[in-house]
Amino acid sequence: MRTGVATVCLSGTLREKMQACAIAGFDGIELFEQDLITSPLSPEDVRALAADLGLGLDLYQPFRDFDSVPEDLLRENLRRAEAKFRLMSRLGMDTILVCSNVATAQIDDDGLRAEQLARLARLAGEHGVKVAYEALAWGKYVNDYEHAHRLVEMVDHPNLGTCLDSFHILSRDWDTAPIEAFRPEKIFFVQVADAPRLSMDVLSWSRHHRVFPGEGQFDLAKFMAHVVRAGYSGPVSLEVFNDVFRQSDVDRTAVDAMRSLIWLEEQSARRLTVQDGGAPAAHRRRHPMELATLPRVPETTGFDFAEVKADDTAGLETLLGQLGFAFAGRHRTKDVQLWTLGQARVIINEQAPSQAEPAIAALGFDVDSPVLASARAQQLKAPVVPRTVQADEEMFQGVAAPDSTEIFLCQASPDGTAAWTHEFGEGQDAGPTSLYAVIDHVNLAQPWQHFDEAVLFYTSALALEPAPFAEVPSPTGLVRSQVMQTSDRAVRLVLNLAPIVQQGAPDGAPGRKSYQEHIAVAVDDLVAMARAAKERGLEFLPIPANYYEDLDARFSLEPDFLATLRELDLLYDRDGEGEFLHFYTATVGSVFFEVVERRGGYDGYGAANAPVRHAVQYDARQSRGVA
Ligand SMILES: O=C(O)c1ccc(O)c(O)c1
Ligand SMILES: [Mg+2]
Repeated sequence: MRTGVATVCLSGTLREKMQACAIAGFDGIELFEQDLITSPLSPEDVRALAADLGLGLDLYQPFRDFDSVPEDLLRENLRRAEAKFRLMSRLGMDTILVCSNVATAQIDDDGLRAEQLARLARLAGEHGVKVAYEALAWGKYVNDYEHAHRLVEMVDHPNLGTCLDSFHILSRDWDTAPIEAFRPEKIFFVQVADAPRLSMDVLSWSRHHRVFPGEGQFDLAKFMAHVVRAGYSGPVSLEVFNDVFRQSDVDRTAVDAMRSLIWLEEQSARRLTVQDGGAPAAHRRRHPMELATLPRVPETTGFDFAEVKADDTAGLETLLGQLGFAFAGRHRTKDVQLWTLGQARVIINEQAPSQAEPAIAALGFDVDSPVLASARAQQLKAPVVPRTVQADEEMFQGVAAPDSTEIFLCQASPDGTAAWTHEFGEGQDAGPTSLYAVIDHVNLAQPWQHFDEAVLFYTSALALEPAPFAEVPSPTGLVRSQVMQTSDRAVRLVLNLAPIVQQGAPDGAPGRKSYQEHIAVAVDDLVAMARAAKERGLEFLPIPANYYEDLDARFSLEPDFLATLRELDLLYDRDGEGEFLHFYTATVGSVFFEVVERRGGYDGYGAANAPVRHAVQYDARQSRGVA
């Protein structure tokens, strides 16, 4: 698959954008006119720079408001087009995108439109240019891709073809199946963009909220399968208008963009293999577009461990001890402690003094094959995390997530134990081994400029499924909260938008987190666990009395049960599937713990309780600040 990206997706100057695209590994780019007009580079300079970088200049765009106009305006539009064709010759470019008329269309007549597009095609032919006609979702008369394609077929000129843009097609819920019947020589260009499902006017949605494939809710693999079956084999190019990407680090966004195409290519190949049958390579014989695959890995089967880095570990050790975790020893060669509760393993890492205050630094995931899972993540452009190992120590395969959390891919075992724990020396008696306790979920706060990137990272590299995101009110804003999980819920990761007031510098110091994150442990008798923790002196997050009044009004609870919840600062939720009990600890550094009990088939996170937690933690931070 030939990969491309439009310069409009990225921040910076044209030169910076082109360099970032080359470093990220794109085959070509769409040159946005604005980027050229505002550049000190001459067309010849751009052509030479592209050649030096090994980047194709695959599409010049956009050319607006051409068709459906009276004759005098058409002549003017042809003159304007010819100027662009001459410019393209200096750039060494041969394809221009012409979008359907929005602003100046006056005559709604397909016969006239076809005649006007035919005149444009003839003129383009004289200049060796190909015109890719695109139906904008908000075009005045032409806003449906099949309509645009009918016009292309009516004209039937070798210099006129269709540009298919997934956003304009999927935002309008058009059926994508008819694409398969298009003649491949009439499809000149394919643009892909994903988007969250939003209810707003389609122009604003398109100009501000497009995201890279895998970061939104469109079924792009389905769209691509139709395109591939049609016999198209040209560029598949990202055209993502997004307010955040346009102001984020250009190199990083280009890599995020590339990751989305690598993933989409794999998903498309998989869709074709499943639907058309045969071996993964079978579609290559049938369709001209070659689709690369990735190492295929099954879902992760659980959390292997969570690691907290800290200089001063006293507070953390006290907290874990009060929760009932046992100190299970120090590592033979590293400044690392292991604490366990049932199968929940927490590592305290004292090695890296970059993080003075305790913060979540790494997560281990159980996988079938750490080598394959790591190869997949690396092919998806995840940076490798170096980890020194001694002979006879477990070799961890690690990659860095977008927020710099280190993700380790660990060998799963049938009974949920971890082989590496023998590298730790003598610890305390861990108590009854029958105790049920596992890491239920981990909540990571994401800086605003990396949120979509994180969703794609966990989707593509770890095969976690994003659930529709929720919005949780808090004193520092409406917090976007995105659950990513495996189909059996063995792994649940919750991404929360980090409050901007806590984020510090725009891109933060690497490896430093200043916002709160937490590790949640599931047990089977939360009330008993909370009582024991309280006796050991655990500081619970104090829950306001108003909360319990509201809880009683909503659920009409047994008075004794309600009294217990109130006494122990427990939170409660219930739905059609079951019940949920949970509590939070006070925060140490930027980490706190949650303990949960899921009863019946309850699958949520106590969403109604999240605003209470945010407000109480905010209060605690404010009073610490005052003190
Ligand atoms: O928003 C626009 O105007 C616009 C321009 C060119 C495109 O290819 C497109 O998809 C949208
Ligand atoms: Mg487009």
